[in-house]
Amino acid sequence: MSVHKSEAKIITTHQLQNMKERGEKISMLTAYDFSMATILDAAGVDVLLVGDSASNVMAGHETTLPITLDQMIYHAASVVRGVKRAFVVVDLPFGSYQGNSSEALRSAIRIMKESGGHGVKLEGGAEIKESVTRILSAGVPVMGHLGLTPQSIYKFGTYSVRAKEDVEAQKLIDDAQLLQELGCFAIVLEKIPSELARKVAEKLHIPIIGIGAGPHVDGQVLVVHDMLGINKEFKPRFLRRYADLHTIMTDAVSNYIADVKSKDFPTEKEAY
Ligand SMILES: Nc1nc(=O)c2c([nH]1)NC[C@@H]1CN(c3ccc(C(=O)N[C@@H](CCC(=O)O)C(=O)O)cc3)CN21
Ligand SMILES: CC(C)C(=O)C(=O)O
Ligand SMILES: [Mg+2]
Repeated sequence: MSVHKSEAKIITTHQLQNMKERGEKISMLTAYDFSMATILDAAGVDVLLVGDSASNVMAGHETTLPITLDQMIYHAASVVRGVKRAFVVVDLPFGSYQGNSSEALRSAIRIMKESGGHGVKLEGGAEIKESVTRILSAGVPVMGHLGLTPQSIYKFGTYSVRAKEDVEAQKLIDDAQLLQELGCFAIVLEKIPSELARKVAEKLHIPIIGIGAGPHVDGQVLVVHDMLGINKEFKPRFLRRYADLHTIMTDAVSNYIADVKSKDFPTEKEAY
């Protein structure tokens, strides 16, 4: 018997840990809305990320910097309503956690309370140690994010491969180790050399999820609009397109327009 309206069947961080130990790869995709979340959850994706890439994909901004905590909560609450099984991780947006652990804790708690998400993701290592610690102390699962961290794009100036040099690679390894010691349940590694990602995944016991980090990690994440081919412009080497929805949607909409213009739609059967 449960006091909740449905049995709790959401994947746990403990199960994700077990998947790494068994060698079963973790599948993760972004989602920003209810309809998409419903489809991805029913298809069996293990983790849904309400990414701050919503800033680009949903709102049309150039970077992830403009999206607000309120907007992230709106997207996350919509995703949570579509989920029966997937673990929902929500990105803390730029400006909601950096350099102020009290604000970080407040932001994470707002996300948990107001969206019903299951955990949060923060970009960075040693610089955000206090924030990660305080959020974890509140019992909120934290996913780390190292390598290409888009919220600090203006510090680097490009979206090129990260940690190609030894010094940067060693800092990434140290940061990953630190995030594990603090108690993070998983880490995303974005756009780094395959061999470095392998080293981190072998060294750490928590799951390592890659995007442009090669095959030797414990799971993969992609932006769903990219892998479905809704976006046409974004085509980095790490992206595999599993559908060409841009063409499918354009054809469907063109057919609809033609049918409206030609008065083929609606027919009497489609009327009352
Ligand atoms: N649609 C979308 N997909 C993403 O994967 C994504 C976002 N948006 N927004 C937030 C971040 C930004 N990300 C990025 C952005 C650019 C590259 C990239 O490889 N860009 C260029 C290369 C640029 C360079 O080498 O300087 C490319 O080849 O497309 C990768 C990940 C990942 N995230
Ligand atoms: C690319 C993934 C890891 C992300 O952080 C996002 O979609 O915002
Ligand atoms: Mg993000």
